Amino acid sequence: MYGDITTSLQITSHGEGQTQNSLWKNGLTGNQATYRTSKSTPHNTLESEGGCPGVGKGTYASRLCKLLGVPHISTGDLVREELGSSGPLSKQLGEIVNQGKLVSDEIIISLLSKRLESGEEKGESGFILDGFPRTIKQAEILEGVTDIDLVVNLKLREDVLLEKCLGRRMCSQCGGNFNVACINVQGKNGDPGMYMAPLPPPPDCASKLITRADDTEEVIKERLRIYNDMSLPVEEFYRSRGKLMEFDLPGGIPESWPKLLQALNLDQEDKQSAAA
Ligand SMILES: Nc1ncnc2c1ncn2[C@@H]1O[C@H](COP(=O)(O)OP(=O)(O)O)[C@@H](O)[C@H]1O
Repeated sequence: MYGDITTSLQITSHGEGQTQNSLWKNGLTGNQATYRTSKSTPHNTLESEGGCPGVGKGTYASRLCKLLGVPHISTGDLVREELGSSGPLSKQLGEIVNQGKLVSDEIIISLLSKRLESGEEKGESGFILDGFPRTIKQAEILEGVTDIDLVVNLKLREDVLLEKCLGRRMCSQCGGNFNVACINVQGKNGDPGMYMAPLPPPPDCASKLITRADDTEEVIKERLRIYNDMSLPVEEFYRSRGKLMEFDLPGGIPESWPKLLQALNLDQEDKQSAAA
């Protein structure tokens, strides 16, 4: 999704325990067409990276943010930050996340609102959302506050997703993300094979690696089940609006990144500055 936006969004409860969307716009500035034509690439402000757990949306979102000069806002990171704090939501969130369930729309919107507001105060004028929206309700709320230009749906086969999630590691000190899995799937029944090299940590991080508590086989399978249940309809939501870009990852970062840039119509000059 792109656009020149400074927006807040919120869900509040109204009457008889009914939850309704209550949105407020806070200084929506400019418009995306103006902003887009003022830059050389068509995709430079707002975009959403979606896809199953473990697909690599965080990795690609982070690279695209660097390339486009916009902040990377991952709702999974916002949830983990809240979990690591001693805030009132921390215990409740821990139970939900560790069972592979989705956090409620109310909580996730509230965390995202806070992040967007602080970005707005700092003068941010765009972002890439990673892992949001994940339910139709979230998509509707977002649609109420901004025009979505593009949703990128990254896709990988399910057996590879599971292996990748099981191989994920994070540095407990710097927060860097790595992967110890070496994916080497043989092609069969007309499906191509796939090789994805591990993403090893630098020596400084190697002894500080931790595994996310929700990256166990049982919880990953539950997250994939919930994705199919709750998040697949979001694909259709954007497909029907002509805003969904499907992208089948052909392999690891070396094969996938240039093809993703090509699909997004980002030019060579951009690619070189991202690689620098
Ligand atoms: N948009 C969202 N709606 C509801 N829950 C979310 C959302 N984004 C993140 N979460 C919660 O945070 C967890 C971790 O998210 P994320 O890091 O994006 O994981 P994954 O690797 O499974 O895609 C999710 O399993 C879910 O519990």
